[in-house]
Amino acid sequence: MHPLPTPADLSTAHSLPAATEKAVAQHRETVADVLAGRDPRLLAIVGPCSVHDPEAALEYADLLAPAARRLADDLVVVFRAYLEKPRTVAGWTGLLTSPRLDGKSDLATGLRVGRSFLTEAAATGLPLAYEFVDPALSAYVADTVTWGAIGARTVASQPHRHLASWLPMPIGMKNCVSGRLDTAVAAIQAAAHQHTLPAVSPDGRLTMLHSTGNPDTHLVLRGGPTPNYDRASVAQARAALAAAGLPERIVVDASHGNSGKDHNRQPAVVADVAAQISDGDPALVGVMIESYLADGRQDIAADIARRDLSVTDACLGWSRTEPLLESLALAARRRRARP
Ligand SMILES: O=C[C@H](O)[C@H](O)COP(=O)(O)O
Ligand SMILES: C=C(OP(=O)(O)O)C(=O)O
Repeated sequence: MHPLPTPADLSTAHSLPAATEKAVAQHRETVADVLAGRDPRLLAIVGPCSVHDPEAALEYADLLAPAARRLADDLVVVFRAYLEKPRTVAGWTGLLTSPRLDGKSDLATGLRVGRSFLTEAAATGLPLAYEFVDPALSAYVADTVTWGAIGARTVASQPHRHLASWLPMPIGMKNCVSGRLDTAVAAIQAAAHQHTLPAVSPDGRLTMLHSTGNPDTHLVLRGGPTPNYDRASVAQARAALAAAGLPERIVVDASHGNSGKDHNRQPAVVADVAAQISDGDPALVGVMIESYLADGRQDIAADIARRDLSVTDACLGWSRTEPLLESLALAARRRRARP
């Protein structure tokens, strides 16, 4: 047994400045406004599949932030700052748990390095996206996060649904790896309810929480064995949400099952979704792109990895990402201009 620092220890050592805390609260409201249709812009959740080199990921954020400001009339750009990775079977589980990429777990270091990264990333002014993989670790990171995801491998899990009912930010529920939508639809319903759940308190004690239910959950279409970003799939997803009495709001993930994990296919997915948005589909509230400094991916070899290349799923390089953001901004503008 190795005792870990408490969430309070780490949020004291790596605190969010008051101005950043305020900005996170504002970003959460903005995203909720986009989801509710009160803000006509489009969410663009963009960034690496995983952060393995914090300095390099901050360099990426330094490219993304000016583009986000330039396109802010049409897009709400959110930076994927993912520090935990769910694995289909086994593999590197992310910076938070295994910060040295050496196959060994070192949560004490990972929590410190990860928290430090998140506070710096939040200070760039970009809203942060984060997948909550281990509910026990959420207390260390949640205050920095604007948009959360419950992933395709955990969306059926009751602890994750209950966590989502308590987290104070909009949460995207991904369809299952199998492509099924009903589990994500049930997750959205479950997270809207009040629950009692065990959680780690700031002082590190296991505590019972009473959640009020999260009104800002929504569906993320990430494909399965076949893609589900096309018009027919989006219509089917809208119908499933409507049949469950849920608001029709959908984020499309251009990566994962929608690109067959081939980053070169992400531009075609984005082009298709941009056309649907230009044609006025109001349910399409956002798009996710896996993007990093360089194009492609690498295996971690002998604990060494290129800093600018993804060590998990292949990403689109920055130079191929910026034009996609432009095209999404244009689509949002066209939708807004429709009578
Ligand atoms: O997003 C990244 C991966 O798709 C996810 O972590 C699963 O990866 P795996 O199937 O290689 O384990
Ligand atoms: C693991 C991810 O996605 P999914 O849950 O859709 O596989 C991810 O977005 O990093």
